[in-house]
Amino acid sequence: MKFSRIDIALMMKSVGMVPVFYHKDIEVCKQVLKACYKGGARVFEFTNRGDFAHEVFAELVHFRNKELPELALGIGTIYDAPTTALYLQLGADFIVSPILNAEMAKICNRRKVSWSPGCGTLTEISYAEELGAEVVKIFPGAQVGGPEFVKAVKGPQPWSSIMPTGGVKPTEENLRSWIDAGVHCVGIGSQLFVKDTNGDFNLEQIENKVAYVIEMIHQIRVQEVEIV
Ligand SMILES: O=C(O)C(=O)C[C@H](O)[C@H](O)COP(=O)(O)O
Repeated sequence: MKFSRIDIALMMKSVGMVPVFYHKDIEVCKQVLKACYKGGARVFEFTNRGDFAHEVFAELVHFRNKELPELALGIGTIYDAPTTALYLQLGADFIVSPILNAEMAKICNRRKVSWSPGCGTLTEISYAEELGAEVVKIFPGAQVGGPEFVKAVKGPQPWSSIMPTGGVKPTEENLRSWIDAGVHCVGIGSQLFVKDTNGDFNLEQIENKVAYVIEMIHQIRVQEVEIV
């Protein structure tokens, strides 16, 4: 299944969270991907962090195609158009970036692929939308102003769909502050991927954490509707 840019935006919204992960070992990546899927994730961002990240990603796409066809698999930590092209060729469903780069927008628009650039000011968010971004990432989310920043942006720009990534915590209190501020979804990395004392990822705990975050976001949204 190929996901359109609108599918991606809707899936991000309906699930409410995107796990963000990198590991150089493909077997670890497969297990973590599966644990997140079992926990309810339907959009997953692998990050382009190591020298051979593209090789791991290519294998992960094959694994997803065979085992988890309903999961949208995208790539983050992309800084330029050539790297965007490489990952589109490998089958990325969407592109995420810590920065805003107009050349990346052009290539994603031409291929009608979802592109979420990292922004830190209203001017950047607004420019990203002009360039065709449906969901704009704020990065690093907690440090560029946190939920208060999102609330401030949504005042003059209620149409903006914002995904904070970086420093989002999988706790009720933190998730509530982001949801109340009006985010489209959240991206969560390090805090989801717990390890055992021997250094191995604890897949059961990862699955449970993902399920907890998704359920919590849904509950908070329902409560908001009831209050309104
Ligand atoms: O480079 C990107 O495209 C990113 O998304 C950056 C990071 O992977 C996230 O910021 C994770 O942040 P934590 O949840 O604080 O671990």
